[in-house]
Amino acid sequence: MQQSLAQNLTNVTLFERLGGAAGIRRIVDGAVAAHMQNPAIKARFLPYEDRPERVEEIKQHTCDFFAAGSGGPDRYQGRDMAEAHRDMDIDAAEYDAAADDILGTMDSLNYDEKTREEVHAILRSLKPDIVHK
Ligand code: HEM
Repeated sequence: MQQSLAQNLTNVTLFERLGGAAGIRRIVDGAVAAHMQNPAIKARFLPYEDRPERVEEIKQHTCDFFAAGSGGPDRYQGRDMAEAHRDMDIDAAEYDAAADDILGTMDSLNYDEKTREEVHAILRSLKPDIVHK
């Protein structure tokens, strides 16, 4: 049975609306570049500047994480978010700065409001695992 256009649009996964693996990669590249410039968190990321192979691995894990969490085919093989961030003592202001970088990157790449809000909701759901209590 043929679906209406409205039904088709509702059925499009977040992964597809992010532009698939290539779209997610653009967001991750833009967000990491923004983190490197963001006074609130750049000290966390600058030590990785001389470790391009580790940066690539973290970016790949982050791409897979978002793909797996948005309906894409990829499997995430990095550590879970609590384990990856546990020893960093990240506070709420740093978390907000990182989330702003991701959403700001999506804004500059012209993602629509609904897609950005869905990513924001996913980020909010991860906050308790990332912020040190
Ligand atoms: C906003 C939500 C966040 C998400 C979705 C996220 C996601 C990730 C992922 C998927 C990894 C890779 C883990 C692995 O390779 O095993 C990672 C690593 C990392 N994250 Fe986050 N992160 C977030 C927030 C933050 C914040 C707020 C900071 C610091 C201000 C931060 C700093 C780091 C650092 C430094 C690493 C590398 C750790 C290492 O080398 O072992 N992250 N993050």
